[in-house]
Amino acid sequence: MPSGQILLADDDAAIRTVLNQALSRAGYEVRSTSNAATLWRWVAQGEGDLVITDVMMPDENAFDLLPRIKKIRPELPIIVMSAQNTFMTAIKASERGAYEYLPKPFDLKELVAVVGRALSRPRNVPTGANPSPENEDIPLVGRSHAMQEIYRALARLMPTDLTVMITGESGTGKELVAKALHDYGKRRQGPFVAVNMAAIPRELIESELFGHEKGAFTGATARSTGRFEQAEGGTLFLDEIGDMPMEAQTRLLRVLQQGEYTTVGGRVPIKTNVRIVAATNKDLRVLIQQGLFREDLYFRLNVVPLRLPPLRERVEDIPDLARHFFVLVEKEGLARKQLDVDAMDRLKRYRWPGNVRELENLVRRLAALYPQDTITGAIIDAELDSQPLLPPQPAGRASQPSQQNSEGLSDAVERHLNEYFSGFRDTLPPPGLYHRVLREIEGPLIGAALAATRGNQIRAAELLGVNRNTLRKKVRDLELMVVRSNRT
Ligand SMILES: Nc1ncnc2c1ncn2[C@@H]1O[C@H](COP(=O)(O)OP(=O)(O)OP(=O)(O)O)[C@@H](O)[C@H]1O
Repeated sequence: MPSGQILLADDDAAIRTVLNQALSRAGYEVRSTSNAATLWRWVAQGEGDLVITDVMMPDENAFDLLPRIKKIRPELPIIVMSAQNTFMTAIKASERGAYEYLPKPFDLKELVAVVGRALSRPRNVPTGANPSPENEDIPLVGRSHAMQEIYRALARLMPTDLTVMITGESGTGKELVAKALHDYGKRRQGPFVAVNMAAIPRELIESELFGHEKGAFTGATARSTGRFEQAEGGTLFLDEIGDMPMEAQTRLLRVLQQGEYTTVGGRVPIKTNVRIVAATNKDLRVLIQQGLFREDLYFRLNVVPLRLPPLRERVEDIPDLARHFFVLVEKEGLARKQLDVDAMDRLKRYRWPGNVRELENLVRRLAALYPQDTITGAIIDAELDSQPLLPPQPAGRASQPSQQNSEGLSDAVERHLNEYFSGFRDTLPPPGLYHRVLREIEGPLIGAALAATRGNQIRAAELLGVNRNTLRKKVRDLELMVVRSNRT
């Protein structure tokens, strides 16, 4: 049975109750509080082996508290939970030294697993904080489950120099993710150099990457530096890596193995200090079978695979992305537009073969070509006329479930209940279970509905199918905190 004392801070009473029970069942001792001041007092008194904290607390934002905790107790692992769920939340959590970031709502089983991992890691390894970058642009938009997973992976990768392989259809944001890895990673002071293998004539790729000596081939009238040299101390992004010719692959493999290379026509080995991020929209395993890609190179590059899902698998990101692109085009001098409900429905049912890039281009076209402020479904139909739309989604279901969250709600509930019962081993839980379970699920369910509707109680009541006054009363009784966001 695992052991250890956990300090839990969240101003949401329902969340405290649920986490308290799950962690106690897993064998931990839990102390919980609704505010940052108490958490800080406990930490300063030397209590607790691990901290779990929400970001937004009534008296202080946990991101301000984290550096102070890290200063006095650098080895204390901190798990941060947040309902904000943006790329910057994940990055900030990582920069301020959090051990792990969990976007709300999360699976209790996952939380218990993360706690177990945090407590079993070697004690003398501080989970050091990174200085915050100056640049606070939010380059990645989207709060779907699939993007949350990407943000968490990126946050974990920030303090490392690991080679990353990004896969995904064209236009899913592979280059943007590579850039985010660089901009928020430890090489951000160095250069970011992107090379697209498909855009360079095959016979010139080796010289482009590694440089060439004067006279190395016909037309090489002077020595030329390669992309490796230009990316020294920074990140080299190798886009469309599946299009790299075999000879260049062999040279690249040598660099990855030995940390040095020679220019085309050169003899002297040049040491290199470059972080490689590669991307492809092809299935490299198929290319390996066809003899077009070296398997040993694949394994060297695929140290951390990141898969960017196509836009049709995360249609709930479309409203945020569309808004983001309208803001961008406004900065370019084009008019910002609204999309009416019908237009949004069409966008969500479109297949998006060109993914986010296609959406960006559509927004630019809409902003440039249509004088009206509100874009209707008919306009979208006219713009997207060549592609059939997907069938409408049943009400209340924003998107096709992605692979990761395809588990049905009843399966998840059943799993939790089984866990709950098995926690009692040979005995039974205390009587009154029916009402207790319904009470326990009420808080998180209402909390999730409010989070999904960004604190809009009217929409949350509709989503839940309850009367607005009933919802208001429940929010009061359960002491739920409603955070309203203007972005709807
Ligand atoms: N999550 C996102 N948030 C905001 N903008 C995005 C996002 N994903 C992609 N974009 C934008 O969409 C466009 C295409 O993205 P990007 O070039 O990174 O895709 P890609 O997968 O590298 O495409 P390709 O495989 O064709 O090279 C870019 O303008 C990028 O800024």
